[in-house]
Amino acid sequence: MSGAHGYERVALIGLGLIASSMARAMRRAGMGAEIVGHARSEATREAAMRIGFVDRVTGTAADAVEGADLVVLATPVGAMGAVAAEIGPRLKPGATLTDVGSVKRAVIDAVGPHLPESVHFVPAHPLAGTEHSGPGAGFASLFDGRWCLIVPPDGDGGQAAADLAAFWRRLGAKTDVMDPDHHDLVLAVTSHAPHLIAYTMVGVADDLSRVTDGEVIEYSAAGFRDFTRIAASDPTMWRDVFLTNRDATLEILGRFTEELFALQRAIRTGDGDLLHDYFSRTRAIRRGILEAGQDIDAPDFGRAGGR
Ligand SMILES: NC(=O)C1=CN([C@@H]2O[C@H](COP(=O)(O)OP(=O)(O)OC[C@H]3O[C@@H](n4cnc5c(N)ncnc54)[C@H](O)[C@@H]3O)[C@@H](O)[C@H]2O)C=CC1
Ligand SMILES: O=C(O)C(=O)Cc1ccc(O)cc1
Repeated sequence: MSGAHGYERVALIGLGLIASSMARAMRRAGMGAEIVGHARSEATREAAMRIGFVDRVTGTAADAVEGADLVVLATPVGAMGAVAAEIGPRLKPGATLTDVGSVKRAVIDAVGPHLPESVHFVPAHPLAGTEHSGPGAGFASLFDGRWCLIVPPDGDGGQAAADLAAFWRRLGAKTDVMDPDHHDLVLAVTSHAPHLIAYTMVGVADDLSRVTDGEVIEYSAAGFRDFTRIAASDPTMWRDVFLTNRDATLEILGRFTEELFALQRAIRTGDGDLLHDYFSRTRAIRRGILEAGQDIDAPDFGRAGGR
C-alpha cells in the first residue's frame, strides 16, 4: 500500500452491479490502482474487459488476489465463505479484505475463519444499489452522497478500517462505523423486510391479475410501480439476504404482522380514529426526515419534479 488509502492493486471478486460501480468510481476519482477482476463465467469476464472497468481478469478468485492490497468480495453473501476458503492462503500479508454484502454477521462468521492473521478483515456495506445486476448495470455515481457502513468484527477496526473508509469517501460515499449485529437489525427494518413486503405485494397482485386479465398491472399507481421495481431485484442476492439475516428479519416481520393485524381489525370494526392516528404518525415521520434534510430515495410525488 502506498500512503493513506493508496491501494496499488485492488481485486474485485464477483463482477456485478456493485463491483463494476466501484471500479468505475475508482477510475472517476483518478485512483491509479490496477483493478483485477474475477468472475466465474467467461461471458462476464469478457463483458468486464469490453466495458473496460478492469485492467485484467482471472479465471479463479485465488489468482485475482495475488499481490492485491485490497480484496473486495462482491458476490451474493451466501457465496462469500467458499470464496474466502479459496483465496485465504493466497492473500498478501498486510492486505485488507473487505466485502460489500447486505448482511454482516453471517459474512463475518463465514469468512473470518479462513483468513490468515496477517490480513486485515474490514467488512463494509454501501447503502446504494438498484434493482439491476451484472457487469453492465454499474455506474460511477452510484455511491455519491450515500452511506457506506464500515462494520469491523471487533472494535473500530484500526488503521485498516480508517483507510477503507477513506477509500469509500473517494468513491463518493459518506462513511460511518457500525457494530455487526446492530447493522443487521437496522437493515432488516430499512431494507430487508421492505423488500420481502414488495415481493409479496407483487406476488399477490400477479395472482389477482390472472383473475382480472392484467388490469392490476395496466392501471397500477405509483406506489405499486415502486413495489414492482424493488421486486425485480436479483433473486439469488435476496434469497441469500433472507437466509443469512434470518433472525433479525423474522423479528421485524413478526412486529410487522402484529401491526398489520391491528390495522386490519380497525378496518373491519370501522375504527377510523385508529387508522387516522396511525397514518398521522407515519406522515410525521416522513416529514421529519425531509425537514432534517436527509436524502430520501423513493420518488416524492408530492414535490415538483418527482425526486
Ligand atoms: N444490488 C444492490 O442494490 C446491492 C447489493 N449489495 C451486495 O453486494 C453484493 C453484490 O451484489 P450485486 O453487485 O448487486 O450483484 P450482481 O448479481 O450484480 O453481481 C454479483 C456477481 O457475483 C457473481 N458470483 C456469484 N457467486 C460467485 C462466486 N462463487 N464466485 C465469483 N462470482 C460469483 C455472480 O455471477 C454475479 O456476477 C451482494 O452481496 C449484495 O448483497 C450491497 C448494496 C446494494
Ligand atoms: O434499489 C433499492 O431500492 C435498494 O434498496 C438498493 C439496495 C439493495 C440492497 C442493499 O443492501 C442496499 C441497497
